[in-house]
Amino acid sequence: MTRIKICGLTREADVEAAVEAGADAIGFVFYAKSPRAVTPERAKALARLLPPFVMPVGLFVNASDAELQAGLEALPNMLMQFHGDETPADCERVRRPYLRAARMAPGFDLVDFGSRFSSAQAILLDAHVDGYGGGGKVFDWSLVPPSVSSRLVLSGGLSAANVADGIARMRPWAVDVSSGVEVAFGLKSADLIHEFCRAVRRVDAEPTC
Ligand SMILES: O=C(O)c1ccccc1N[C@@H]1O[C@H](COP(=O)(O)O)[C@@H](O)[C@H]1O
Repeated sequence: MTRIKICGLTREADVEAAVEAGADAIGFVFYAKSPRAVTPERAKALARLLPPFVMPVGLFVNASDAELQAGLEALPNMLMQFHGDETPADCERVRRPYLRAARMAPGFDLVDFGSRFSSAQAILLDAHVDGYGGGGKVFDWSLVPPSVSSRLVLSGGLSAANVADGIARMRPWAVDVSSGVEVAFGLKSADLIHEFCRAVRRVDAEPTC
């Protein structure tokens, strides 16, 4: 079964929609430059709506120690998502389970990246965009070598229209979406969240050959 993360939630109704739709993880953006950013206090309030077994994920981009600490004080049990230029040492210093984003572009060596970040729970594949991520851009999926042994989270421009193809092609551990469940930049839609989750469950139910 493909796990589902819905990222960049800022409103109670969107968290409730994601939980209702069957999301496994909810992402909170702790990156002040993002229009989807939330303060630690706001993330804490939103995370109170999560039932057991739905995991909060905190997205950071080149965060300072103080920013990391403030996020972790608000959500001590969150999974970290490092989406900037963090080194393996930066990620490990936090002493929390983490996802490391790989910014996919021609020439990027995913196998080497995966072995450098072998302490990550998974490598999250995103398109290389200005502003580090959340750009709604699909990367060239043929850049993912079949030999890659890291656990993968597929993201980057996913939507209900293309997520089944991505799953059928890469069989990732999880998929992650932000822009593809929005009606305008930063504005989530409950209908699109449900549609996305249904598309994932539909392809999961299909026999694999
Ligand atoms: O959402 C953001 O604003 C963001 C900012 C900086 C880094 C990452 C960000 N979002 C993450 O990017 C990927 C892909 O998002 P999209 O579906 O293409 O919009 C996803 O992991 C978001 O969580």
